Amino acid sequence: MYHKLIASFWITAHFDENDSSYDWMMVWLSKQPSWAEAREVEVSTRSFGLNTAAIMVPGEEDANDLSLLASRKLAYLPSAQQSYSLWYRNRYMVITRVQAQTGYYGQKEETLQISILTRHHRTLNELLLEAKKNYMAAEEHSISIYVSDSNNSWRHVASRPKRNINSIILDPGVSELLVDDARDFLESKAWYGARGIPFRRGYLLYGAPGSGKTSIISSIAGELGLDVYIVSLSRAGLDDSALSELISNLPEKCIALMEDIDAAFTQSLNRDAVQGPAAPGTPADDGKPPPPGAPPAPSTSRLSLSGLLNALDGVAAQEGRILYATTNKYTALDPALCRPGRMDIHVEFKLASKFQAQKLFYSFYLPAEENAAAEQNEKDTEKEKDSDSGYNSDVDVASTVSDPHADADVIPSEKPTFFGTSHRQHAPRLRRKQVAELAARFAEAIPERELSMAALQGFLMTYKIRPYEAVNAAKDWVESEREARAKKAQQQAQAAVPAVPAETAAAAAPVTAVEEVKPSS
Ligand SMILES: Nc1ncnc2c1ncn2[C@@H]1O[C@H](COP(=O)(O)OP(=O)(O)OP(=O)(O)O)[C@@H](O)[C@H]1O
Repeated sequence: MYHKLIASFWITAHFDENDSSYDWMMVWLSKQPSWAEAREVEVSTRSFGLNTAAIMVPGEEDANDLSLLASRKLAYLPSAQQSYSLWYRNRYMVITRVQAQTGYYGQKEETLQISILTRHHRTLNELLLEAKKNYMAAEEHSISIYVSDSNNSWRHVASRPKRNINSIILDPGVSELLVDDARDFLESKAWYGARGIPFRRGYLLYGAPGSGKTSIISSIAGELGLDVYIVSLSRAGLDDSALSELISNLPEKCIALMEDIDAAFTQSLNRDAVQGPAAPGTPADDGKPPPPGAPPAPSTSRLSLSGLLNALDGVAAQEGRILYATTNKYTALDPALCRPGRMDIHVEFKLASKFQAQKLFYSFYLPAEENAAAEQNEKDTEKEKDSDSGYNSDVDVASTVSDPHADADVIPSEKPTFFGTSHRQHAPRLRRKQVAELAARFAEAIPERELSMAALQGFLMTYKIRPYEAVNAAKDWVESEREARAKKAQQQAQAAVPAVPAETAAAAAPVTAVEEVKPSS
């Protein structure tokens, strides 16, 4: 009776460590000034999904030592051993971290418990909103990535910096089409509702590897301020009901991403897949992880195509979600999966065009932000003569890099051996006109639709500070890429020829036929 009476003066909230609200509260707690004075704290480098310096020990941000700033940030957190009290908006609060043993393998699950001495929910509401707002503000320049765990719950695993959509160079109009369509969709809830059409949209991005499919999706997430939920169809133990549960657990307005949707097909996804019992040792078998030393779980999922279709548009499918599926094998997909309603817009991502090569070169040596600054500089220095050797096409970049040992008596003759471009060196400052000229020459050397944008990016990376050399070397590089591709194709053709026993071949096959499949040397 006494305890009941006392309890009636408190409001207690529990935060499960697998839930995002736990992260919000822990970050909020780590920022409370009273922690800097607490007599017993837990020192932690956990970032709670934040990439930024949002949580750090006071003074850490002022450190001049680069290694300190670059390493994981330290935070003081309430220790799991004891309860803490603090004041929040004139209300007394008690904070406890409760750890409970789960399963047989020493795993612990944690809940954070916050009890507020009040009879009304108002203070709790304010606290939750404040913690959530602070967390979101720290995430303003990032996108949150969620993946599913073996309990089919979504877990925040990372925050990635937003990528400027202009840095992804696609054929004219493609980025705009994707962003505008998704934005328009998000604003059309009433339109869908009035017509009784399920409020969800699917995009199928298909085509060449390394052409920017994944990059554009994360950029769109940043543009629209949506979180990304990665649905891994080939996850061990994923079956139809688990997928349906996952999809129905998606929040309203989010991006669900299914990468390489064809890979699920080649493993086990087909309409007739029979739901068999779980293979022993798979996490889904008994809900517990396998004991140490157990053989690795088979990687095949137990998903059927009808299970996937139901999850996408069945009653459980979440409203307001945007689905992006990517594939390199468009023709391998079942038409039922690709039909409007499931995948409303199909966009092909092709190998790089000359137009893309030119734009990539331009953005590589004069990205958008620098472009604006360059424009201003050029206006300022319009009357100046071109005396700056950095602007000359035959500039020796290596000689423009200052050598700290230039005055030393004995300079070792051996140079360090490395491959790649050192970040200590800088590209010569080029004018926009010069970059444009070089970009046009570069595009001339790049064949239409033969190489991926990722390959072009990789090539330019090796000439990070040598734009002129990049242009001069482009033709030879294209040739070497062609040769490498031809060699690979030859090897693949060789591997595809089934081994014929010698005597069978001699008896049955005409000599010319055997020769035909022989690779030409
Ligand atoms: N169109 C592009 N514009 C700028 N950079 C690009 C473009 N396409 C690819 N890249 C670069 O190439 C790399 C790989 O790109 P990304 O992963 O987006 O390709 P993808 O089409 O999803 O490839 P895959 O089909 O193999 O998953 C990234 O670093 C990205 O910056």
